[in-house]
Amino acid sequence: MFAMKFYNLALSLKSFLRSHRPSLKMTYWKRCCNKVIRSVTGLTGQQRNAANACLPWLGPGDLLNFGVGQDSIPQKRNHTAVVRSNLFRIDNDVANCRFTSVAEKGQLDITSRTEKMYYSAVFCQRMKPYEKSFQQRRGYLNRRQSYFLDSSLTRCFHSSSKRYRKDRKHPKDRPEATESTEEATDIESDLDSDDVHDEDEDEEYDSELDDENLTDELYEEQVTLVTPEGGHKVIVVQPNVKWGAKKQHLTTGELMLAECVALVETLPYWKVVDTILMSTKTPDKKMIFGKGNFQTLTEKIKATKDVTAVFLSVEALTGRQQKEFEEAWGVPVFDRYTVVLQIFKDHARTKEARLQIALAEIPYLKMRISEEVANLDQQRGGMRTRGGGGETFRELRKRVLKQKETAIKKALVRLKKKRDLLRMGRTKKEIPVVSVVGYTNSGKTTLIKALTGEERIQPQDQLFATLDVTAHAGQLPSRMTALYVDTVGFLSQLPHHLIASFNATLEDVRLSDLIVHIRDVSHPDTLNQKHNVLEVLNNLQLPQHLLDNMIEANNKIDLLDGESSVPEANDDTVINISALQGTGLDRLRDVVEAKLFEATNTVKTTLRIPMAGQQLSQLYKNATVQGVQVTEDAEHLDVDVVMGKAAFAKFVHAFKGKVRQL
Ligand SMILES: Nc1nc2c(ncn2[C@@H]2O[C@H](COP(=O)(O)OP(=O)(O)OP(=O)(O)O)[C@@H](O)[C@H]2O)c(=O)[nH]1
Ligand SMILES: [Mg+2]
Repeated sequence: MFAMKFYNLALSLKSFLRSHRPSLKMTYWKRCCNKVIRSVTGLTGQQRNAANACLPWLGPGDLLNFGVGQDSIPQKRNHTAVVRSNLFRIDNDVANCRFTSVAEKGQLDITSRTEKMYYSAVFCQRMKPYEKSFQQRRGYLNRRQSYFLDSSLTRCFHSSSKRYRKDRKHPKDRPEATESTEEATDIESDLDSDDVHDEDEDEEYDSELDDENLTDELYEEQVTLVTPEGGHKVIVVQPNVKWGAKKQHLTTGELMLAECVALVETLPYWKVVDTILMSTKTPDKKMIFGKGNFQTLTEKIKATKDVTAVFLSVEALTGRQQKEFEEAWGVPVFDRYTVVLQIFKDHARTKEARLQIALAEIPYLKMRISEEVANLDQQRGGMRTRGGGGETFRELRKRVLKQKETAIKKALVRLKKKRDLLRMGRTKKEIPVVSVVGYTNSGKTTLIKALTGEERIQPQDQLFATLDVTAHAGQLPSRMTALYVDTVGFLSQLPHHLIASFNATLEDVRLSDLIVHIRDVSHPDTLNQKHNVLEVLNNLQLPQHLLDNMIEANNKIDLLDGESSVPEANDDTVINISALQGTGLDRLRDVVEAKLFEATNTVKTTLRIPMAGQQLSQLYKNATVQGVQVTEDAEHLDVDVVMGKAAFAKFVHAFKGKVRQL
């Protein structure tokens, strides 16, 4: 009787807590859970990682199951009888976050004697611990483990947050009395309906994409570089290929090293304590350097005081490579991909940029997954070994990543639709679009600020200051308006998919009428930078006419000493400018306008029309009228106009004999 009362009380409490789930931002929620996981003593590193990996799917009231692999448990006397499942419930009381063990009598206490055990997997479930007997639960999990995991992890993007939100939205529609039955059928309906109602879910899910929380969930940080208190003190290692096919001809090891230093220093609280340029003939081999050089490198790193990390300047390390380097050097090792991704994360402001970054992480995570969880798979879950079957943890994580990828892409498509609408609006109004592209820190934002006079734009002496593609209106010499699009800068030696994930925003470049490639000609590595930008632009599959018409703006000429170092310019495609000081901008505007006219089939001309008649009103309707003068005979008007070629031809045809082009 007492137990029954207690049980009902617990249920109402639970339902109350659920319906009042704090509207936490995911990051805060994760931080709290992280705290909890750290506070559970006796967890192995692997187990902690696995628990962390599951955080996005956990909510108050959920159970965390540390499945124990029986076959991997050391066969010690008191370990053999271990019950294979340890359930932990996450408390709703986030402020005093802790996991409450709901382990039943006879189960091993996870906090005390589990150090030697290996945990194969962690997953959350929505199962009431006291509703069914332990045996039943276990049987249930065995039978449908894979499906169960499937449905519970699918919620990561579909129902987890949605369900909670639903609960919050309609607390009254869900009488507490029915909570228990509803809960009991919850899993069943999850299992049975997830597939059937996929489309419904998608629709519902779609409608939620604007939700800030969901963006947070999709953006949840996965490749995070934890900065220790007081910041990272980094040694930068640049492999230097001096001979062979891999040698970079347009740059030098020293210049590449300097760029790495700039990258590291872009991150707040990161400092470079030493730089090492190390020769290698085999940059593609597993250990990147030859044995002797590797040994020297290791000695140097170990001899440097207070080092907390090494930045090894290669595109991307495999998990195994990273592990081996870390073991040899005793500190975390980062590659270009991770460092740039971290900079992106620090600088991204808009939802779209954040989603794109989350998308950029996925291939990297996929690459790492096999190695990371191979061990967990080997140890296998206890339930699995007792006939549960189903997928391995690796497969599971892969699938979850795939689902996440799809969800992000969907979210991006929705954002792209909005972008398309804006673009259509611009096209309707016939506003020409000029994309400003270039290597990072070359002065794109400064140029746009100078051309548009927009005060809000803030250029910064920083790599990847701009991550959100924005458009700004500026006037051309003919007083026509053009939109200048500020874009994400390029960088050499970045994995393709990192740039590709910005494809949605680079779409604006693809669909623009003209590209201005801005170069920092004061930079010692300017040639290599140009080469890189052109290579990426070529890979973006831009229409040929855009590439042919591209204007090259040699920026920062004010920093060059002496006339002789100023690069050669021509009137048509290469223009020397200083965006900061305004030098050469009038010329640039003229060329931009001429090219835009060409690209958009526009004519700029003067027409003589009769003073009396509808011609002037027609011109105001169909063209940009720039000036009107009365002729000497006081019977005609000379009108300066800018208009589309088609509209021009139509106008001339309609008023044949009455208008004359001067
Ligand atoms: N001396 C000089 N400095 C310039 C010129 N143009 C830009 N800069 C400086 O270069 C730095 C980078 O300028 P940004 O306009 O932010 O460069 P960006 O290409 O937009 O850089 P990201 O957005 O980070 O890729 C800033 O400190 C600018 O003040 C120039 O013509 N002369
Ligand atoms: Mg910028």
